[in-house]
Amino acid sequence: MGEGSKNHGHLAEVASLCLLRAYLDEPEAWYSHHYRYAISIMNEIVTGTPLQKSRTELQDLQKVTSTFLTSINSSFVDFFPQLNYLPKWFRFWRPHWEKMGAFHYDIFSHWWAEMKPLRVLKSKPSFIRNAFLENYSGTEEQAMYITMLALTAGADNPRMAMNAWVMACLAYPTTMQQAQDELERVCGANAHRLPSLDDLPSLPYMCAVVKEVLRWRPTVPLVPQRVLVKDLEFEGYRFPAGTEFLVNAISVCADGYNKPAEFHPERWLGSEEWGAGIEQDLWQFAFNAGRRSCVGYKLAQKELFVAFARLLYCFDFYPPSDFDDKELNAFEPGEPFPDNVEGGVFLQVYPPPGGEAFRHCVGWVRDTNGGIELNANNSTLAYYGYYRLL
Ligand code: HEM
Repeated sequence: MGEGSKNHGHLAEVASLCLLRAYLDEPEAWYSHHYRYAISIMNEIVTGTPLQKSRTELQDLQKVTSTFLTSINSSFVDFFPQLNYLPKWFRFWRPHWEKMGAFHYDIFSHWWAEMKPLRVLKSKPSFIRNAFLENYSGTEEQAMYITMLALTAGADNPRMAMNAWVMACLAYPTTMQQAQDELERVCGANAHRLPSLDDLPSLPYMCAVVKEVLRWRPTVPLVPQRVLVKDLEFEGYRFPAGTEFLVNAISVCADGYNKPAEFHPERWLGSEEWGAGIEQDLWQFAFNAGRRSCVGYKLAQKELFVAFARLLYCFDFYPPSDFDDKELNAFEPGEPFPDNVEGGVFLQVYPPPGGEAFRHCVGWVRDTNGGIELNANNSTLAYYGYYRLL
């Protein structure tokens, strides 16, 4: 992803300050803060500039991703591609897909308009500058699609993982209490300082929480198919060239785990009870495996670590009513747990009792990082201009 990604840990730490403030100011919109967090990190990597987008603009972009993902294999034409050779007037399904394509194009063009001037040598190093400055032989439109796909690929999965983590916080309070205890042992019991990536080696339980969230609710349930280029014999079965394989991440992330439906970070820490440690040092299958597996797997786990550790250090999470932890609306930009009970379940986020200490904590980070503005009195109006990476 270019030079911007080398600095990814720092970007995540800075973006997390805005995440904390957003949780404090607008707890009811907690899920939309997740997307802003993830995309502001990716935006900085891709463009080298801070994110300056309104909530509506972010929701539109998220809608592009969700309509794209939910459209895969949703039309009979995907299974009978010969239908595409029928006369255009006969293809009654086209207007629907043309409308969607036009919507995606409009949103991408809107973002691209601000990005494309960054393809000059004097810009800050970024994915755009590195990929399209020299020796680029594609079209302008292709550059736009490549850039926007990089941006969205790296933002939506972390957003979904963060929503799943909140679900885990509600469903497994005792487990999260253990993670909070660990955070307090390392960073102080009264919001002395925020956890950071430097603390990673001292926070094994928190790291295990990240791994377990990705295993418990894999965000890419069916990984894009692979096609055999030559015949294969495997464990007594013969597969001819051309066979397509689809990885079912839900099943791979459950097989071999004790009580796979339950959330137990201990499995990643060598616990006999929850998996005998066999998972340790094994690949995290939520990112799939092989040459085309997720390129952002390290960045993703770091940014999730920062977000989970800091949120958990500063907030407690409570569901106002009963809920079903399997009902997670992954794709819509709105509240992700709306279908649980009639009337919807809305999460209540409470800062821990030492609220003043928390404010002090955020202030402490401002001082040490220098130049990061976190105005305690910012109003909702100032919100959009304010939540950016400085
Ligand atoms: C929770 C976070 C994430 C999860 C669960 C996730 C998962 C995945 C999965 C399952 C794939 C498909 C791999 C395959 O086909 O074998 C993928 C592809 C990809 N991911 Fe991620 N991802 C995450 C975060 C990120 C981030 C932060 C970035 C960017 C820095 C990123 C960039 C990409 C790219 C570029 C591809 C396409 C790779 C290729 O086709 O060669 N992902 N991701």
